[in-house]
Order: sequence, then structure tokens, then C-alpha cells
Amino acid sequence: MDILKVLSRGIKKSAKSSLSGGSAVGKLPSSGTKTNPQLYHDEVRGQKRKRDVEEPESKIPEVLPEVDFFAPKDVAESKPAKKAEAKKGSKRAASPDAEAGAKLLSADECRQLLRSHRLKVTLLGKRDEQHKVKKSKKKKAVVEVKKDKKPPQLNPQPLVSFGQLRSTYNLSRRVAENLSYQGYRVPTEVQMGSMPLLIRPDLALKGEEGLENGIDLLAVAPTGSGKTISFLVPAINNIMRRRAQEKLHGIHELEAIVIVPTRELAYQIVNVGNQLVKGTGLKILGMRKGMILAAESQDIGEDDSDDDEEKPEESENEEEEDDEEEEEEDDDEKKRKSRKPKVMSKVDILITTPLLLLNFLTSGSASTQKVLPTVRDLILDEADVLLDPLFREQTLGIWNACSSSDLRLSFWSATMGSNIETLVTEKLASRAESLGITQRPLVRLVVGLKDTAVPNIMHRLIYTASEQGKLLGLRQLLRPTSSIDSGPPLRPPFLVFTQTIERATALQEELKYDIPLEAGGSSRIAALHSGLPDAAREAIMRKFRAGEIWVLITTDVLARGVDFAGVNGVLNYDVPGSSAAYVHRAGRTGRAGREGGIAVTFYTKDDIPFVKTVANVIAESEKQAGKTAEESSVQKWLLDALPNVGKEDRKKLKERGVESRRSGNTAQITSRSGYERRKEHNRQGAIEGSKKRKMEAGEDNGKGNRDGEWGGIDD
Ligand SMILES: Nc1ncnc2c1ncn2[C@@H]1O[C@H](COP(=O)(O)OP(=O)(O)OP(=O)(O)O)[C@@H](O)[C@H]1O
Repeated sequence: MDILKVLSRGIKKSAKSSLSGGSAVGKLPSSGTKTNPQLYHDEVRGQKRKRDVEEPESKIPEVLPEVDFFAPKDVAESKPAKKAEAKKGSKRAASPDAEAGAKLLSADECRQLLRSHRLKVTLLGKRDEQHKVKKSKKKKAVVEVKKDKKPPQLNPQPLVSFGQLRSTYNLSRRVAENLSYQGYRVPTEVQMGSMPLLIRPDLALKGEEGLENGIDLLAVAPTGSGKTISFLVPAINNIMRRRAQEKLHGIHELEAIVIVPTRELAYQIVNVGNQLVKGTGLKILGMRKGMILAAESQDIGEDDSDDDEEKPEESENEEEEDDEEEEEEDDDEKKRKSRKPKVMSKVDILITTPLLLLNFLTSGSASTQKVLPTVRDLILDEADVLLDPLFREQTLGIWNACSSSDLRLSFWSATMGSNIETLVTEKLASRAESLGITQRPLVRLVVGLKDTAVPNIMHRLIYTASEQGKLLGLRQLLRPTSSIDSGPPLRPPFLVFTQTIERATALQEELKYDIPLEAGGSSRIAALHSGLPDAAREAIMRKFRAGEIWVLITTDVLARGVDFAGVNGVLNYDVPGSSAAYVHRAGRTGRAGREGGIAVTFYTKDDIPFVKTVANVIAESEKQAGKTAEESSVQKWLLDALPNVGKEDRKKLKERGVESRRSGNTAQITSRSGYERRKEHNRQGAIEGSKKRKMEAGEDNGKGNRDGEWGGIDD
């Protein structure tokens, strides 16, 4: 009997998705071509769309070139195909006016277009003043304030097509061509909303008093919706524009920093950036340990005992020139190294995790602190995590070091709690005050009705009575013939999320012989977590992207930002710690609007107090996808029956996950019963004992006695 049918009994078949029609299970994300990466396209009631505001999908010239996850490398990246694309692209970039009118849309057209793509743009900041009034004034004032609480809505020019970037917003030809070479045809919602705002705020916000000189931006848009190019393209273009205006050619100066929470995401953004800056002369680098950046030292007056800080040279191969007097002849290696003039990296855009950059900024003398006055663009990708207590101090440390009064900030994520918004608003205000400058307006851009949703994929919650049941269910899902709701068989690649490093490695051990030898055997399955060295992490990522690894078991280290175009299934072996964690994990499938991805979450009775957060996200995702309550895979009785997660529990869960999995018996992942494990344990003990005895008796002829069989996790 199919265990999945038993496990998911009572779950209804999904109805036709209203996102763009068709059953999601009918198409796996890596199997088909995707012509439109946009998620939302609602009819605007009572309005006939005008011809000249016609949206780009009707003009999509051809099927997008798609990366086939399993195609041999030379086919997936065949040069002739790319060249042909580039040719088309450069034609398009050369005659962009043909694709989109250079004129701006009317306010009404903007409003309609933004609304039909569920794009909401508001001006933040004013609301805070209202909060203050609310706290300080009497009841009457509170009522008035409440009435006026909504932040003012803006209707900026949306980007109708990529061609418009050149025709209307004067994007660098080279960057436009590079963008075209990527095969992008239609801007996603977040690109529609944010790119004009960041490239030419004066045009995008024409008529909005006080906003034309630029804004700071907080952008909340679904996973996989193309936020990376939304911030990279404007950052690149702004550097190029300024240098062209100031006739600065051939220089490198650190002007933009992108902070991200993990190194995998940093490498990925460096790669995307490198595609976009080809031929522009700009240099994008990922921060590495020991890298030296052009920074200024600022006296913080704490300790002046060590003021011999080196000034790095701007030369790649300069010989050491030690003009300091040696105090001691035979300094040790460490000291000798520290006197070597460090080579300053030539970089225009830096991608970094917070600690790496902060370590550089705080290294050296305790009496000084390094600042980065040349940085004009500070981008926080996955901003909610970067401003979460875990990274907050580090992130704010970098923010404080960006001392330019022209600094533009942008914050990006698929999820953004109101606490983060408040923190950002307050921090921006206090920064402006301490620098004595006028605060830039903070604009919030939200795509979709709520941020707690992944609308274009299927979601399934599966209850099992025990850990062993979960393992059974997972094994079933990984079988080549398994399917959900009588859809086509599920196909790798799969990402499997666990709660801890130990559980990720244990699960890999448990599953590694499940894939038959003729299909690649244990090499098809790997575990990636923060306990592995850098090189191993990079190698696993490369193999997973190349389709050599089919099942990648991981922790939340890969939950954010990482873009694997062809992931078909996200399997939450352990329940995620928050609704945001669920959104980000599930969002590793269904990238760029692809349908047919599936996120399966297993839960046992231990998880029941915590699973409602996940159930709520599923219900919201399906609602946004146009499903009715009856069609939803999380039925109302289940939502009603699940207990609400208390505030304390939510906090605990976010910080530590389901406690019972961290220690004790339920931390184990094994298909064996307790009896079997004990038996195995005893057997291992007997073997070890025998080995010891043989060694003692000098009988071990170097063969050892490992029988290669895995003994399960220690009790
Ligand atoms: N306009 C577009 N058309 C088609 N594909 C696009 C477009 N823009 C971006 N993409 C592709 O969409 C995928 C997801 O983009 P990206 O990684 O920037 O998403 P994201 O919004 O940052 O997601 P996450 O929130 O998970 O970090 C990438 O593979 C990217 O190449």
C-alpha cells in the first residue's frame, strides 16, 4: 500500500490554481518552460485595460530559454544558444523604444497596473509621528490618530518592460545588454515596482513632493521573485552614472555593499553580479578573510597605545617596503606577516556576510574604528534576519561605518515583521539626526497581500505518529514512483530540511544507501550545513546545481535566498521554527514564478503545539493562489483543532526549534526500533570488545574489524 496515500488521507485534490491556470502538479518546476515569472495579474474591476498600458506578457516574443537541471552542462549552457540569445538581446536593447513607449504613464494607469499586480507602495515614517502622538495625547487625540493611521499610498511609475529601462530610465546600454543576455523578458512584480524607484526616483515619483531626490526602500516580495537583480541593477547603474558624470574612468572605489546572512548566498550574488557588470569595468567581489578595503580610520579615543595602523597600498603586486624601524631583529612569523603592506582590494561592489566585514572594520587599533565614507549604497538582503538579534549588532556596526551623508539604504526580504520596520524607521531617523542631515523618505513596497505566503507551489502537511513514521514517509517520497494526489511522479532534486546539524548528518547516514547503485548510489545524496569547511560546502553546492546530487539534506543555512532553479520538492523533515522560516524554506522551489513545486512538512505529536504557524502559511498561500476554503489542503477542522502557538513558545521555537529533538531519544533519526538499535549497539560493543582482546593478544593483522555497517546513532 502507498504509505503517502495513507499519510495524506483526507487531503483534497488541489483545484485549478488561479495563478495562471492548470493544476500545479501537472508541471514540475524543472520540467517545463516558464514564459512569465509574474505571480499576480488580477483584472481591475470596472476598468477596461487600455491598449497603451497593455502589459508585457501579451508581447512575450518567445518561450524563455530555460536551464534544464538535468541537462548535460554543454547542452544547458550551449554557446550557440547563448550567442543567439545575446544577439536577440542586443537587438532588443538597441531598439528598446519599439518595445515600450518612452513616455510616462498617467497616475491612473500607474494605479491600475500596480493594483493588478498586487503591488502596494507606501510612504513610511509619518506613521511613527502618529504613534508618538498616540502615546502622548489624550483619548480624543488617539481616535483622530487612529483614523489617520494608514501610511500614505504612492503610485510610482511601474516598469512595464525591461526595454523601458533604457528608453525611459536611461539604463547603461551595457547593463541592459547583460540583462537581456540573462534571458529575462518580463519584469517580475518587485522589479516592476522597485527598479524605476531606485534608478530614477525623479521620474518614478514625478509630482510627489520631497521624494524626487531619492528614497530609502524596504521591499517585501515573494521568494524567487527576482529581488537580486532589483537591487543589483540600480546599484551598478548608479555607480556608472555618477562616474560618467564626474568623468572618473578606470577607477575602483567601494560604492555599494550587499550584506547577506550566509556565504552560499554571497557567492551566488557575486555570480549574478558578475554577469551584470560584464564589459562595464566594475568589479564585484565577495568579502574574504584578510581582505583589505579602502577605509578611513576614525578616532574613537579609547586607547592610543597602538597607533601604528598600516595604510594599505593600492597595488596588487607591490614588493614589501618596510620603512618602519625594527625594534627586534628576530620577530616571529606572525609579527613579520603583520608588517607586510597589505594589498587593498580593487572593488566597486562588495558582497559580504555581516561578521566578515565587521571583523575588518574593527581590526587594528582599539582607539580607532574604520569607516567606509565612499559607500553610497547599502543593501540588506534578507533584511529581517540581518536585523534579528542574531545578526543585529554586526549589521548595525556596518551600517554605522557607512558614513556618507548620501548613503542610500534598501532592505529586502520575502518576510518582514513590523518590528523590523520600526527598527529601520528609528535607526534612519537617529542616523539623520546624528549626521545633521535631512532624512530620506522611507518607502515600503509590498508584493502580494501578505508576506507569509508562497502562492505558486503545492503545500502538504503530513502527520505521522512517530519519528520512524516520518522516515518512512520521506523514503516513500523519494521513491521514483511516488506521487502526490495522483499527479506525475515526484522527481529530484529535493531539498530536505532538518533542525540541527546532527540531524542533517544522521538523516544522510540513514538514507545514503536508498538510492540504487545504478542510479549513482550514495553519491546522489549529501548533507550541507555550517559545520562543514568552506570548500566542502562549495563543492556540494556545485554538484547540487549541476544535478549530480539529487537529495540535499540541510539546515536553515540554505533556507534563505539560495536559488536552485530546478528544485522540485522541499521536504521539511523537521517543522520549521517560524512562519518566516517556512516561507523561506518552501520558497526554494517554484523560483521565478514556476509552478508545480511542492513543500511537504512532516509533523509528529511533538510538533502539534507548533505546527499551526505552518498551517496558517499554507492556508494563506492557497488563498492568495485563488483557492477557496474547501479546496484548501489544510482543512478548516485542522486549522481549528491545532492549538495557537503561544508567544513564549514561538520565541523558544524560533531560537531552539522543537526542544525534544535536540537531546534525548527523539533526537535520533533511524528506521530501527529501540530493540533493534539496542541489539545493534550490543553487537558493536561485542565487536569492539573482541577487537580489543585480539589487539591485546597481538592477533589483529591490520585488517581491523569494521564491517562497514552503520550502527545507528549512539544511544
Ligand atoms: N524577470 C525575470 N524573468 C525570469 N526570471 C527571472 C527574472 N528575474 C529573476 N529571475 C530569476 O528568478 C530566480 C530567482 O531570483 P532571485 O534569487 O533574485 O529571487 P529572490 O526574490 O531574491 O528570492 P529569495 O527571496 O528566495 O531570496 C533566479 O533564478 C533569477 O535568475
